[in-house]
Amino acid sequence: MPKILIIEDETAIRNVIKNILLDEDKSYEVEVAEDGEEGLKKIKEMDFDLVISDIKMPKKDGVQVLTEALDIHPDLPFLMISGHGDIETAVDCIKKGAFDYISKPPDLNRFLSTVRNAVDKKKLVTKNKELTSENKALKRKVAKQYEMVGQSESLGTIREIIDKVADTDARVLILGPNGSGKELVAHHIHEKSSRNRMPLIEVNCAAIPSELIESSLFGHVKGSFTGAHKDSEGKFELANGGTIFLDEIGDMSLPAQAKVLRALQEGKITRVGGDKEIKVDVRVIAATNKDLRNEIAEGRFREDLYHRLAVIVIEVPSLNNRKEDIGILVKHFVPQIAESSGLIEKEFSPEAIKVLEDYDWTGNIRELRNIVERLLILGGNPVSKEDVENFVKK
Ligand SMILES: Nc1ncnc2c1ncn2[C@@H]1O[C@H](COP(=O)(O)OP(=O)(O)OP(=O)(O)O)[C@@H](O)[C@H]1O
Repeated sequence: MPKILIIEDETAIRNVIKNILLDEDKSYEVEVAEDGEEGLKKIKEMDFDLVISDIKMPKKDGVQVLTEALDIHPDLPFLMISGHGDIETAVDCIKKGAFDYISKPPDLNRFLSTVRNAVDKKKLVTKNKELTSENKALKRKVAKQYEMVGQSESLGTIREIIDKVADTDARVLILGPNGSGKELVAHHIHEKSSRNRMPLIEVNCAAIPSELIESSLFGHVKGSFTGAHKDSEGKFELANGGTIFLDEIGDMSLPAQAKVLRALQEGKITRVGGDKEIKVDVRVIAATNKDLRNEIAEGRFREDLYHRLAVIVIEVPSLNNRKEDIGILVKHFVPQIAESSGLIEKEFSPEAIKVLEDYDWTGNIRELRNIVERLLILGGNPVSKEDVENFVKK
């Protein structure tokens, strides 16, 4: 319900404007003020979507009201009413931030359309602000989710490499066992790069059947195979300007590797069934838990592709090789899991942490996170050594 304030010292004009507005739209809620001082008081007390203000008025003139009001509500639209002789002042008001002005006597059509535009603009500005703050909150949440926690030396080295490579376009190959944090590293590289306004597109190469991988990566044109009902963009095109993360690259079939190699060599892709070459500007980060040297020796991975991908190699160590991070990781996961699963936060006793440090973490950090969740559900508060021994069977 748009709320409009009319500040006008002439009773007749004030009433005419009020009636015009109410006739135009029953949802308008109209307040009036007889002079600038009363108007400003109302602006301080209430939220308006539009102020329609005369310029020449007793006590405080329209210019003063505008200036003081915009100090408090910079987005509040002002529609100035100018009489003979103050057109220049009206123009000056626009420079000072007024939305528009109309001359007395107002032309009905122009007046109403200006009011509608001003109210719509206010709505858009408010919506935009809401979206911006929602977006910021979401970004904070996502950033929290992708926080990289740990004080081990190896993690320190990884952080240093990330800082050095992030803002280059160098391809990065991330190696490490399952659940050790390779995807997290890829996110950090993308987020710290100037490509971060564009998407990071993730492709799990192991999860896509080999007959679909080409169309998934490079797209297809309508009719190129059964089921291709319309033209479709592939992941490389979707990542244009941003980063593509080829996870589990060691599981990609040899024919698919050949196509990826061509895309990397030429910076161009062709959709399946198409003949047009499409230029793409994509930074490539790949990851695998496989020993690629061994895969090459066994003939399952192309050496030329390896060299294209492995400009920078980041090796993420297993959790067993950085057990000093376990306590910090547990502290980090407790509030995160409590919030997402609706559980209460619990402390872990130092003895409980000690037992966790003695375990063999074959599933790495992902496994630790699951165990923390299990202990938040099943353990006491604080989570004790016995809880760990009872609920974490190795
Ligand atoms: N240093 C860290 N700090 C906080 N959380 C981490 C850290 N490393 C990994 N994690 C978390 O552990 C889980 C597994 O990490 P991630 O998915 O990055 O591992 P991965 O090596 O890519 O696994 P996979 O090889 O199975 O794809 C995720 O929930 C991730 O957020």
